[in-house]
Amino acid sequence: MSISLAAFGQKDQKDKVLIGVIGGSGLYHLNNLKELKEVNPETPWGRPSSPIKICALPSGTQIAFLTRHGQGHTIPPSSVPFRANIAALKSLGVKAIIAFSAVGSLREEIAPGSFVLPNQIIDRTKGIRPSSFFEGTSVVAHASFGDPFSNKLVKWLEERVGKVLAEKTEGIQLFTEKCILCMEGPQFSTRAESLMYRQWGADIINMSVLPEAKLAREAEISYGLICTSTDYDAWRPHSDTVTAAEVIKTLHGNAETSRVVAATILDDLHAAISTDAGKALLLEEVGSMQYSIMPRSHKQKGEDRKKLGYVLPEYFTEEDE
Ligand SMILES: CSC[C@H]1O[C@H](OP(=O)(O)O)[C@H](O)[C@@H]1O
Ligand SMILES: Nc1ncnc2[nH]cnc12
Repeated sequence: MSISLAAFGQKDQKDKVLIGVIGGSGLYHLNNLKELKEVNPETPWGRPSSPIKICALPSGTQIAFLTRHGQGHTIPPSSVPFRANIAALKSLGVKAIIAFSAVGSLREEIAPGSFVLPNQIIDRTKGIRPSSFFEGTSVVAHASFGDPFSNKLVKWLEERVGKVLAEKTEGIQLFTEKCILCMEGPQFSTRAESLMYRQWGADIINMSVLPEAKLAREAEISYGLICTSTDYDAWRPHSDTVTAAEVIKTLHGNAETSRVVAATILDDLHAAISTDAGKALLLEEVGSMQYSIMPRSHKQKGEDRKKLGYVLPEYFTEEDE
């Protein structure tokens, strides 16, 4: 006898899009999942990098997939519409984002092809990327960012991603608790910079984790980054420095593995965050902006509060008007 999920009141939960996946360089689709439809929300910060694909996991659970640099990789890191991307995902109901990124390695042991789950970030962007939903409004907020990734989600991922790599690949290694440095680009680093970043304690380098992680935090969305290493940047004294061609060589294989990882772990993640215990554990950002927003004053403009209501409806409601 087949029992419908609706009979258990679960249909709604299954049809909700709770997980967003952001694909980085090389990861432009999840074609191992069934694509159901595309949506392209117009947010107060414009439209996302590309239409968002709503895909079904093997169980039928829906997730949202967004490619960071656009289909055809037409958007450089400094011009990614990060605010529109995070706002669009939030508008779909997304509570947790698993983002993928192609990174350079600043450590010998993190060989190209390795996976890395960072837990810290050093910011070397140049202040030219809008990095807060509150920027340009009359409302001020200071989100906590000491732990820039969602620690419990990252711990949860460590176990699952490690298992997938061990069971489904020929020995691809996973490195955890690493520090990622985000540079502005689009040019790669000089040898001197690459050596300096190693001294600072950075283990890997990319151009796109910021402000993505900051905006996810402001939107109270749990955020974890799965990195795939493509090159050794510019710090090795007897090696050539990184080129785009070198990065592109490893992108394809890394993207294939990333698709397997996504298809294997996301059903479990959806199931986990659909329970009260899982919510408490994995959605630790919910409610975190409550004490980050400066108290309401008559100087805050109604139109700004309405705009912020798109991404934080919990704090900026219609009744505000
Ligand atoms: C193509 S090399 C530099 C480019 O690759 C990384 O992109 P993503 O993080 O979106 O995978 C890096 O951050 C740069 O944007
Ligand atoms: N060496 C590098 N520097 C910055 N971003 C990267 N993405 C991939 N490799 C990179």
